[in-house]
Amino acid sequence: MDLLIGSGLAAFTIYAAAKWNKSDKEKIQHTFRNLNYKIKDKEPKHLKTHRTDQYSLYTYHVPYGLVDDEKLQVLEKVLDRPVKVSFEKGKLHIKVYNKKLGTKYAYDLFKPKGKWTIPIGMSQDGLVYHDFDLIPHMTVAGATTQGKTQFMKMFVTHLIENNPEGVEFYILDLKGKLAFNKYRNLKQIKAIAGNYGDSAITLKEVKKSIQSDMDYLLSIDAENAKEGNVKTRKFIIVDEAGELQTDKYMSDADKEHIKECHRTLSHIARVAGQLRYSLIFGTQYPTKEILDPQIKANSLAKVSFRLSTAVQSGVALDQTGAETLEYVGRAIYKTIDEHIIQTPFITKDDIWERIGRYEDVSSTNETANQGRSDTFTIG
Ligand SMILES: Nc1ncnc2c1ncn2[C@@H]1O[C@H](COP(=O)(O)OP(=O)(O)OP(=O)(O)O)[C@@H](O)[C@H]1O
Repeated sequence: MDLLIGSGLAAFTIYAAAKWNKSDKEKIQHTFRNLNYKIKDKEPKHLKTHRTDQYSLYTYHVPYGLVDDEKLQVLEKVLDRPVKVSFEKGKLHIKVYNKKLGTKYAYDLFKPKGKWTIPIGMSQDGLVYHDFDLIPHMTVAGATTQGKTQFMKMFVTHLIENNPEGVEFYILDLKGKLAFNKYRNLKQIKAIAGNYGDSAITLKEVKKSIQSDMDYLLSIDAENAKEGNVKTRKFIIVDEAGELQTDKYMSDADKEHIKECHRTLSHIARVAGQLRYSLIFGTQYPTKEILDPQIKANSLAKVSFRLSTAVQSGVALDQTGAETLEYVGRAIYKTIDEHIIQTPFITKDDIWERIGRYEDVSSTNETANQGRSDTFTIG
């Protein structure tokens, strides 16, 4: 009943404020009153307003015991603009942005920044980047067609373009190799596996390489890849981890391959970040079974595009919100901080203009790959 009255009041507040020709400051104060956001008769008191080209920041004194509250999220609808509510140093801050975040930002807006840094997207507060040297592993969730694969292609392109001699990719493209097939002849792509057997072989090679890097670092008394001056970073990308599930119709061999894949992916997440290996774990079905707890615990960067339910959002991000994202390419990027972003948009043509020159024409498919000494053969 309380909930019904609460939601009725919130709806009324939004309706009344939309009809009402008052300043944002007045609308906020009335919203406090209508939502009963106060202690006894003490309401938050406006302290100051700071305006920039992008936003107005309203700061309030609040009575002791009152902190930011989820119900203040209605302000976004009341003011019909993006709003960020925070509570810092005993004060309530309400940031009202002048404009809504756009639905498309071209990739070339994002200038390169360092070898292992990729653009993540445009937020209300400007460009957001991710540095794999600071946080090596990332999970990427999102329902189909919400922009997950194009995001992965964008950052593969960025890393190749900006560090062509130092980056390597090992891709488990478990939707039948369709998404990354065109990338197979790029010299930085060391393997693309499209089935369970190939995936297990690919990961076995990665595991061997981790062991040999560890042995090397031990031999020179270095604690990590940075100290040991290791120049290469290896990215292991799983596009559709949901496919790495066993079922009763599978052959025993496939079941064993899948188990092996899980063991190695978990190993990479636990031990290889400091050795300059990055696991990018993508799925459209973030459930507890698919998002392995070890991988989740070690992936301190989480990106989520729109998901079907709040429960999935909880698994992907440890919070709700991904289920309400409204646009393709819109995502929540969460590390210690959290940003709502529009991921960079890049066309296929642009991708190939930027990295097509790295195609090794002598190897046009896996068979031809056998001739490449730096690539192990799968399939
Ligand atoms: N950052 C973006 N900004 C604007 N539009 C985008 C963006 N990313 C993707 N799109 C649009 O959405 C379409 C679907 O994107 P994409 O193929 O990456 O979806 P997906 O979530 O990876 O799907 P799947 O999981 O099935 O592979 C693209 O063809 C493109 O038109």
